[in-house]
Amino acid sequence: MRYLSTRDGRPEADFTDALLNGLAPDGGLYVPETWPALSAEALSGDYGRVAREVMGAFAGDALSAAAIDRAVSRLLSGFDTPEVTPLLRLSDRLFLLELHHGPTAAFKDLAMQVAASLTEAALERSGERLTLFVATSGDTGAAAVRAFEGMNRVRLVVLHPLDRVSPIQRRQMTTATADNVLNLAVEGDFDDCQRLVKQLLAHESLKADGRISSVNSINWARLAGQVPYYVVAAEALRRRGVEAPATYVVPTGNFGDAFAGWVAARMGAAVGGLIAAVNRNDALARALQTGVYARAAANPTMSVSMDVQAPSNFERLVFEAAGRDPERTRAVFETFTRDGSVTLDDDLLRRLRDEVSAVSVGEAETAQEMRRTLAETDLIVCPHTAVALAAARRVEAVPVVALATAHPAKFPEAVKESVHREPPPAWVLEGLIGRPERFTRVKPELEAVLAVL
Ligand SMILES: N[C@@H](CCOP(=O)(O)O)C(=O)O
Repeated sequence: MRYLSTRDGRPEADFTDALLNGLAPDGGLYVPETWPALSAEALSGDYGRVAREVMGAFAGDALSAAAIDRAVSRLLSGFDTPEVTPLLRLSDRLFLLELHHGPTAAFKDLAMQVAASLTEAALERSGERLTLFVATSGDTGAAAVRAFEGMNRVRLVVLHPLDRVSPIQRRQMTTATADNVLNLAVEGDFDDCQRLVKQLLAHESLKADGRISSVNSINWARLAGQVPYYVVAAEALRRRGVEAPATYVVPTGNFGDAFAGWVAARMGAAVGGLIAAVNRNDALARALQTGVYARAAANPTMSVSMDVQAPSNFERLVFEAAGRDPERTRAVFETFTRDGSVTLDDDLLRRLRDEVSAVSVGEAETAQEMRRTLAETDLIVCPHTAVALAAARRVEAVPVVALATAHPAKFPEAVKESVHREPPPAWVLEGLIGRPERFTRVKPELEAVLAVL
């Protein structure tokens, strides 16, 4: 399998290049040259079967089957349920896909555990060391710390926005004791952190010092690892006699999760539609409604992990909707980076709308949804999941699957404020309070980050 950049049509990379570069050299995002089709066995298989085939197809001959096996086994051993991603029925038409049964209680574990194991395999083979940067609005950083801490060949640098992640999310990152983890608290928002990661990846003298990459979902391996749960959910629905392909409502920040659903459909999974559910950080929803993709300052919300105004993976969708035209894609994102705003042409906008729609949910509606879900189903959900459930209630699709992306225990303050109850405990979060924290506060400027590095 070869990979090309969304800003350059030439298939010049293999899976390990995409994995160890993170971002393509021209600033574009890697995408596979073709979309592989899953076998009938995988489409009806369990999580391990699906994950092996998905990752094997994307790795091609760049990594051994044994390396893929090890990565998937590592993933499965960290989950507290054999189903890995259980599907709950909330009503006749509405289902909830729980993705938070892993070691950091968020969906990020599903891809991060695999990506870490594959990174280790690739580095062992090449004999290299790697500095990995990751920007986080809460969940990705915690998953990355858990997956990469103590890994010999990797130095992990995590950038989170100061005071804009939940206290539990922060502690998941900052209580790490491994020497290979550096936490930076950036005086800005998630979009600042992500901009800094992209600037670091493009920095010539850093690149000259050694390999650098990112484990944000700009990294193809991260995105690929999020495909299997759509395949498994589609089969779980079929086994329950639900034949119509479901519409998936995805709590959306960086748009990686929603794009993984798009990929799952391309690979043969029964996905009837995709709805990106966003909070009041709604640049994506406004782009799809008005045709103007415009940056805005992030508004703090209780669904902190979705406080993103410049979702990186939108570029992959634009590339596909533009007929895989790298020139058109480059023009859109260079304009957006330069001017902070770009107008999508009518043809592109129509094609984007054919692929995905977006619904924006405000704070009051999110809190109301948490109360409604508790009253109707006895479930306490996290604010991100509530955004998806509220969006799912606004659409008429049947069946509809909302993704439960994080455990409510990661957000006790928001839960208590909304439903006046404590969230149920999550054993993976026990013992965080009271442990010493380590992080360095930095200005949202490249020079400031370089000085700390
Ligand atoms: N919502 C994320 C932001 C980073 O997204 P990713 O898709 O790059 O992992 C978070 O919780 O950090």
